[in-house]
Amino acid sequence: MRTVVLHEPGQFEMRERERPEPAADEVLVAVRDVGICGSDVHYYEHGRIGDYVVEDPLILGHESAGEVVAVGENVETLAPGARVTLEPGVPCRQCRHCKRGEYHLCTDVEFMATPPHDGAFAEYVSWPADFVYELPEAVSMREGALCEPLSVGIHACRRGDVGVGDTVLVTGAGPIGMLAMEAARAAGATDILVSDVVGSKLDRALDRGADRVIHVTETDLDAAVDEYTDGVGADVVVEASGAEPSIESTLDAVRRGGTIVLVGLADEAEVPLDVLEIIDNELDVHGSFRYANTYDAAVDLLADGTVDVEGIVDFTDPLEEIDAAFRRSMERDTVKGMISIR
Ligand SMILES: NC(=O)c1ccc[n+]([C@@H]2O[C@H](COP(=O)([O-])OP(=O)(O)OC[C@H]3O[C@@H](n4cnc5c(N)ncnc54)[C@H](O)[C@@H]3O)[C@@H](O)[C@H]2O)c1
Ligand SMILES: C[C@@H](O)[C@H](N)C(=O)O
Repeated sequence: MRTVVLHEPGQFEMRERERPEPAADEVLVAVRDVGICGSDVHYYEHGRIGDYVVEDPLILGHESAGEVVAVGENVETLAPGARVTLEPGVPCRQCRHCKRGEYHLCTDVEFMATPPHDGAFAEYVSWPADFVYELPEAVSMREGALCEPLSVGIHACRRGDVGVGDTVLVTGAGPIGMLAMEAARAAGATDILVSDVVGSKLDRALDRGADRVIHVTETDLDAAVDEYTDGVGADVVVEASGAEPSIESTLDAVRRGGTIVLVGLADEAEVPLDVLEIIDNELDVHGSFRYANTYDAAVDLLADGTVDVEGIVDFTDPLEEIDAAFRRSMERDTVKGMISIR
């Protein structure tokens, strides 16, 4: 089968590999659409993310959808021909976290495209059937692939307990911020504010239904949120930029008694946050790490048209043009690039 491996930072190579055979509990999927995530681009540029280092040639890509072409002998839930999306993190299913249902916190999770585990920029992937979800007719393969970043947005909104009538500020209008916005609206938020430093992304957020956008290099975030909320602040802030000034600003933008959800990964592990402000204002500050139990919800939200994911896609390139696609993904204005494997 055709694959693309990252063998050195900035260098992809098309490689033929043996087509996998599905194990008893797996399905073999002919991959069709794969989103390019910021973490893929980071591995491409730097060959590592923190302690995860690309030591052997690695297949990137973890936002994927395709068609089942064969099933292992124990699989009864899926059959060849099913159009599916693949949840990329497979946990141990045995540990305390897995048993509590918070399987995203399993320390033995094998996550696609995280060294040493290969991802989905390949013609075929064999994957455990219980982490493969069938797509109804109404959901395209491209949308199916984007269940992954949508899941990050859904999980963040669940962590923030976003509810009916809430005012939510999303900081960062990249794919995660855009899809957190979709998830917040689906959860009942009536007012959604979005901040960024790139005007074109804010225009896109506005087109996609943001009630107010804030260009933080031109406008003071705190003042803009105060003006919109009559000095109260946002009920929930979903921090989806990873930019240190933005993380710091969440404390001023949230209302007293409100909730901050930290999704964006800062370059530095330590970001100064005023703990007295957190205590005095009784703020809930939650981390949000990947997701669990979101794929069924993501597929349903797409099937009934409650959320739109296709609108964040800027371009789709064939597997053979992955180099150019990654370079385009690094441009400031790009929100989401995708790879098609046909
Ligand atoms: N916690 C998780 O499970 C998880 C999962 C996926 C991604 N992430 C992280 O979430 C963040 C967002 O992911 P993404 O793929 O959308 O990244 P992205 O880089 O495409 O988007 C980040 C956006 O933040 C904007 N930004 C930069 N500085 C800002 C500021 N001061 N205020 C507001 N916006 C600012 C950028 O212009 C960009 O549009 C990244 O840090 C990523 O690593 C976390
Ligand atoms: C969750 C996923 O999208 C993220 N890039 C990660 O590797 O954790």
